[in-house]
Amino acid sequence: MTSPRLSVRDLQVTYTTKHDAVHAVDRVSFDVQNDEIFGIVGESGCGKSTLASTILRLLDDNGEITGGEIRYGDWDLAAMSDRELARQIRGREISMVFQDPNTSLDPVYTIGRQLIETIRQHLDVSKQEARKRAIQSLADVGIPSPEDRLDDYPHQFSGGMRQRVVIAIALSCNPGLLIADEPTTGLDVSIQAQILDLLEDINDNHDTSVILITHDLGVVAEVCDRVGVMYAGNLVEISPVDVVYDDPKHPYTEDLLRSIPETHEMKSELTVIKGTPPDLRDPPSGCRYHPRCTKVCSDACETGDIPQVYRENGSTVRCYLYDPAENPEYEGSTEGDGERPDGQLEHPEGGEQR
Ligand SMILES: Nc1ncnc2c1ncn2[C@@H]1O[C@H](COP(=O)(O)OP(=O)(O)OP(=O)(O)O)[C@@H](O)[C@H]1O
Repeated sequence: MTSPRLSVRDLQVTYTTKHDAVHAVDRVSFDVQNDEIFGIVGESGCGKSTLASTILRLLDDNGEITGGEIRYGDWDLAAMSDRELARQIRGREISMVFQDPNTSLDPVYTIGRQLIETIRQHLDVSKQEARKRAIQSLADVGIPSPEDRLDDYPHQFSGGMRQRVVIAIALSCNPGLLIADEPTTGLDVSIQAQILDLLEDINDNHDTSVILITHDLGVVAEVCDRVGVMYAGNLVEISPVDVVYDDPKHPYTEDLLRSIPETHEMKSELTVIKGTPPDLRDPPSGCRYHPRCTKVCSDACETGDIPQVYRENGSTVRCYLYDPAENPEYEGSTEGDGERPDGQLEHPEGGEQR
């Protein structure tokens, strides 16, 4: 059985502010398989970007990993020195693409120079070879006449093309994992679709797994294989995409789907989720969704420590509804109790239960 490309276990991230600690990511566990596009969704402020930045340890200065592991190959990214991470991982094994391409491109250098420098920083190749690779990377992301465009500056590209250039830089060293944080937000719909097609193409043809952070469940439906749903710093559900829309398990996933018109395939009426996500300086006890949840089934929802996850028909869910001890109406899953934190469903690995 092949190991996952990335394994995150019990990850905790805290920001320290003048007066408080913000628990932005709390005991999050998931795997990303080879060649998979794994989506992460959730309302604003639920910790998606923090989670993405933590994988490459690009957190703001006041952010800190306070627990857990991030396994990539033989490395634990959570424990590596920053120097080692910069040398071995960033831009070489794992690359990141952000929402605004302008934050990733330097306006004063040609994109050729930026591409070639990235390549030579990570790979031991001649300038000529790096130039060849740069042209190929631009061609791979669909930039017409790539050789001619090497000498252009970022402002000479449209917004969608700039994002393609950023993706070309991210791909130039053939990373095993690409993390894309809201890469299409702000682009018009047709360009959005092209960038999503590009991510699929990269995933299919470059042996690159993708983590796609988005608040848009329509985007997830279009390109992801599995999705992790984040709420208030917790990953509350991990499901295959073809399951989650028909049969969401966590009440938050269900409510989220009901509140989004374009992906709403359920028969019930469109509703807004009441209330707002909690202040992560002082999150609710028990399940963090319990104050907004319409399916509270036990006192444990309000007070229990809820590290367990339950498996049910292809999904992994962190909710007492699926715990026979807390919800007598629950008749149990055909998949057994499966207290596996990784959400891995199609190729369950052994020996990782806790
Ligand atoms: N540097 C920081 N210092 C303190 N708190 C922070 C910092 N960065 C983020 N946070 C807090 O961490 C929590 C998670 O934020 P994060 O940006 O990761 O969420 P998100 O789901 O990506 O939101 P969005 O979709 O709006 O980008 C929020 O409560 C946010 O206010």
